[in-house]
Amino acid sequence: MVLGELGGRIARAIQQMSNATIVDENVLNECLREITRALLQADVRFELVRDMQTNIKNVVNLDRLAAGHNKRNIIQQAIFNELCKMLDTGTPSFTPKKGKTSVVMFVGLQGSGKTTTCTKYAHYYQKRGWKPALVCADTFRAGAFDQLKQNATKAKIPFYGSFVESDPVQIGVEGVARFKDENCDLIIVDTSGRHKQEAALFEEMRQVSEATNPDLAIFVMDGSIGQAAYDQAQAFKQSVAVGAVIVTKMDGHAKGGGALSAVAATKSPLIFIGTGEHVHEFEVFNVKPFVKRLLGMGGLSGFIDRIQDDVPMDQQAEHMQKQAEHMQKLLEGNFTLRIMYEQYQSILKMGPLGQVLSMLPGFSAELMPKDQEKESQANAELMPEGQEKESQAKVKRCMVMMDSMTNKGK
Ligand SMILES: Nc1nc2c(ncn2[C@@H]2O[C@H](COP(=O)(O)OP(=O)(O)OP(=O)(O)O)[C@@H](O)[C@H]2O)c(=O)[nH]1
Repeated sequence: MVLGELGGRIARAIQQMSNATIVDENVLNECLREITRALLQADVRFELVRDMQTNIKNVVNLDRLAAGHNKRNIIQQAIFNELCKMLDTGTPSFTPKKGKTSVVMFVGLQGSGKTTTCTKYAHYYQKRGWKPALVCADTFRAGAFDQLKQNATKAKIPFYGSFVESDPVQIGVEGVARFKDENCDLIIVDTSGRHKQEAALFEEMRQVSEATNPDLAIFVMDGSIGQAAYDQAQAFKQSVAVGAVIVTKMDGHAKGGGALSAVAATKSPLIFIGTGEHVHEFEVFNVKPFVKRLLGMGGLSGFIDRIQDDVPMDQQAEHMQKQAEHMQKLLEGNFTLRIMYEQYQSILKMGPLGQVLSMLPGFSAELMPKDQEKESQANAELMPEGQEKESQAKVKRCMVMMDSMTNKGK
């Protein structure tokens, strides 16, 4: 189940509850049951879902709500708050300061998207006036050096790495020292991918961290990894001081549950999400707007961020001025074909239309073109039959446990 589908199911459960003539215990339970099922099928850990259900039931006490209270709104708000709580650790991440050198180290499993994300992260800050630099301390994967060098060159970001040196600690130390001398204010160290069973590689990561002394270690996680996310994230956290999480491949078939689990395991905030292979397919993560978008109640912050990314800094003021003029003309009833053409062109520059639209209020996964929807269904059907049955059985077992808890509470 992809993330949009999870949001759609939760939104539908809330809608059904809202449509009920009378909102009573049965209607509330049915709504929570559907949300529980959707979250479990999206690979969210049982413990997190159980706590969420308990918290909502504690907040929404239908018997004690005086007449006149809008029960629907209270339930909706409680669900929204709990979804936010799952993604919000309450601890802000370290944020680099412009003009003051910060070292940020990227860690994660093989293929999670570290190298791609390092460049996206550097590009994001470069667009906002920072002077970033990239260090390739991944000596394990043969292509990592070329990949990061190519990405860095394309984005015009200074790069340090070595074809011949095999010690990532030495490369890390040299790269950080070089860019400190060059007054770069954001030095990003890419490391090799590793798995928690690979003790030697974990030790190597710890040494790179000790030697480069990063201000922030970011755990990069593939959004489609599912239940395994929790244990892996925890293992990384135990070896280096992970201070933030970036979840990649949220454009693909990410179920979303893994993201929630990584946040819970590292107790570190999710700061960005990767939404594609290209450098601009990267979004700042803000809990409330994200949950709103998930539920089809989009906000404008991601949209505005995207404008900042796609319009060069020196042209942003002019761009805003032009937008204001267009808006004025629209209000005066002078909206011409030329204005419409210019607006359309500027939206297209921001990437695929579906992605841009999904940032706007009122856009829901339900509006996704049918062929994309079919593609996501087709991919779900590609899951081996054995695995699918096993996953359904797991959800069923969790649902039975959850039901028995609900009945006990009655
Ligand atoms: N669709 C999509 N693909 C992504 C995203 N981020 C990374 N990728 C792709 O994922 C693959 C692996 O990315 P890398 O950046 O090489 O991963 P890595 O973690 O550095 O890999 P190792 O160094 O082997 O551990 C590449 O094909 C990337 O293009 C994303 O947000 N969306």
